Amino acid sequence: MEFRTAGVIGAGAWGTALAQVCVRAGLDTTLQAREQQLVETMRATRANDLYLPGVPLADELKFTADLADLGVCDVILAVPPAQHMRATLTAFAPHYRAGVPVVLCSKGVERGTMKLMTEVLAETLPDAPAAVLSGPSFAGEVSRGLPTAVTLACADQALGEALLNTLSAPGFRPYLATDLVGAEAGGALKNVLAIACGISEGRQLGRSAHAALITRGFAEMTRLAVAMGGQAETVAGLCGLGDLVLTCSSPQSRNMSLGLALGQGQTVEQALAGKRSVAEGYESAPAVRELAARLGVEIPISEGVAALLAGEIDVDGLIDGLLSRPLKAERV
Ligand SMILES: NC(=O)C1=CN([C@@H]2O[C@H](COP(=O)(O)OP(=O)(O)OC[C@H]3O[C@@H](n4cnc5c(N)ncnc54)[C@H](OP(=O)(O)O)[C@@H]3O)[C@@H](O)[C@H]2O)C=CC1
Ligand SMILES: O=C(CO)COP(=O)(O)O
Repeated sequence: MEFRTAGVIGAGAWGTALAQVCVRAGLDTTLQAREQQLVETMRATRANDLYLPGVPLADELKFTADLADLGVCDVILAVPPAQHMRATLTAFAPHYRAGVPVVLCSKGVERGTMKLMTEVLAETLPDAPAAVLSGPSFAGEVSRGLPTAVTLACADQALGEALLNTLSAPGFRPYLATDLVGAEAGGALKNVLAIACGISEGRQLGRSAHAALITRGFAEMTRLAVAMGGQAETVAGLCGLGDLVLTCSSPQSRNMSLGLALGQGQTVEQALAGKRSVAEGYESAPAVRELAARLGVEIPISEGVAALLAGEIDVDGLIDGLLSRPLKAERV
C-alpha cells in the first residue's frame, strides 16, 4: 500500500496544520476550505490568517473549495468540527472512490444521535476504511514543526501500518493502535473535562484541585470508553490521558479558555461571543451526558459541565455538587 496524494477536508486550524504535516511527510497535498474567499487568500498570502495566523504555509500545499478535487486523492483526512462531520462527508460522498482510507481527525460526539465519528463515517461512506488520528497536538505547535506524538487507530493492521508510515513526518510521530472507539472516546471526553479544569483555574481553586480534576476526569473517561466498547489501555495513551493533560493545562486550548472565562464569571453566551473557532467540549457535552446516562456510567465532572453549559446550574453549583458527592473507594 502506497499513498502519494492526500486530501484534507476542512481548513480550520487543525486541518491546515495537518495539511502542513502531509506536505512534510512528502505527500502531494490539497487542503479544502468551504469558502472560495479563504482559498483565494491562502493561495495569495500562503497563510491561513483566519484560523492559523502567523504560520507560513508550505509552497507545495494546494488549496480548493471544491470537494470534487479531492476525489483523486489516495488518502483523505476529515477535519471539520464534529457536529458538521455528517454533512461534510455526505457532500463528499459523490466524489469518494471506494477503498480510499478516511482518517478522522475531529474530536467529538454527534448531538442527537450520540454517535462517534467512525459511526458517522460508516453511515455516510460505507465503503471507506476508517482510521482515527487523535492525541495531544495544538495546531499552532504542529504547524510550526514542534515535536508531537499522537495515536493513529486503525482496525486493519496492514492499513494502519501503511498510514503510520505515510503520515509520520519530521517532528510528527504517530503511534499505532487498533481500538478506534477508545481513541475517539478519549478525544471527545477530554474537551469536556478541559472546560472543568478551566473553570477551576478561573476560580483560582489551586493546583491540587487541578490535579484532582485531571485524575478523576481520567477515571470517568476510562469508564465511559470501556462501556462504549473501547479499551482502558488505549485511553491511557496519547489519545486519552495525553490529550487530557495537554488540554487541561494550557489556555492555548479553546476548551480550557471557555472554562477559564466561565470561572471568571462570564456567562456561556459572553464566553462564546464572537468566536469563529470551535470549542468541541461545548458542542459535545449534551451528547456525552446522554450517552453516559444511556450506558449507566457515572461521569460526575462531565455531567456537571454539561449541566452548567445547559444553564441548569451555576459555577458554585458545579463545585458544590462535586465536593458533596458521597465518599467512596478510589477506583476507576
Ligand atoms: N485546533 C487544534 O489544535 C486541534 C483541533 N482538533 C479538532 O479538529 C476539529 C476541527 O477543529 P479546528 O480545525 O481547530 O477548527 P477551527 O476552530 O480552527 O475552525 C472552525 C472550522 O469549522 C468549520 N465550519 C464551520 N461551520 C461549518 C459547517 N457548517 N460545515 C463544515 N465546516 C464548518 C470552519 O470552516 P469555514 O471557515 O468554512 O466556516 C473551520 O474550518 C475539531 O474537532 C477539533 O477538536 C484536533 C486536534 C487539534
Ligand atoms: O485537541 C486539541 C489538542 O490536542 C485542541 O484543543 P482545543 O480544541 O481545546 O483547543
